[in-house]
Amino acid sequence: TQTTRPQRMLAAVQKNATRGDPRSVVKAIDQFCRQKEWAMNVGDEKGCILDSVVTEVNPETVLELGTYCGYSTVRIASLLPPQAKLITLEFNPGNAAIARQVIAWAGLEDKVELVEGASGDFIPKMKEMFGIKTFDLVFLDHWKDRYLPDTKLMEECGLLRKGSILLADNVICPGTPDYLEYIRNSPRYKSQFFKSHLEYTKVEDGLEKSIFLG
Ligand SMILES: O=C(NCCNC(=O)c1cc(-c2ccc(F)cc2)cc(O)c1O)c1cc(O)ncn1
Ligand SMILES: [Mg+2]
Repeated sequence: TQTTRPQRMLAAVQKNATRGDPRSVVKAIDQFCRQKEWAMNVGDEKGCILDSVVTEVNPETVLELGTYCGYSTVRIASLLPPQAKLITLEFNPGNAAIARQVIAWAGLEDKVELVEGASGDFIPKMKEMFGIKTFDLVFLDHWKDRYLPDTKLMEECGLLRKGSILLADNVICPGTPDYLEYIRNSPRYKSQFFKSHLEYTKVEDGLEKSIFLG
């Protein structure tokens, strides 16, 4: 029977990456996506911007919306301080199953809590489920039409504090026009655009970094 692309990506990680070495897992996925099959990981170019934001924020609590196969989960978790926690939400059970194995191969399972389900259902439960007060960093990389409603939901649930950072992938391609319009015009955020390219291509894309002002 036919394997899925995430399953083929995991096989490439298990074949080419060293257990417990997050950078080798990232490299193996990027090689797979460049040489074999395109996949919607944030990729190496935007990944470097992600790394620099994570390093700058040095967050204790991170929320990732849209795990996919765990590529950005591994990039982020590998840069976190010892007691920090990353909660990542994935809707698609098949993707979640692969992501768990990719995260485990990187040896980062102790820093990561992968939750299967819809972001809209879980965001209101974050406090009671994980004892999270607020998130220092949120990486938005799930359904593009969920960026805005979920940001408003995080505001309403008190999950953002003065200085919380939102980093959004794909604000140009596929694009998140309603989110950009809101976040760039809201007096409650200060935003900055990082021009880049769609993963593994020359197509224009970028990341939007926004600071919640409270
Ligand atoms: O998270 C869920 N899907 C992946 C979201 N991510 C994307 O859609 C995504 C797409 C692209 C992309 C860009 C150009 C192109 F031609 C095709 C795809 C790139 C990216 O970097 C993404 O991140 C999801 C699934 C589901 O069933 N229910 C709830 N959420
Ligand atoms: Mg993306």
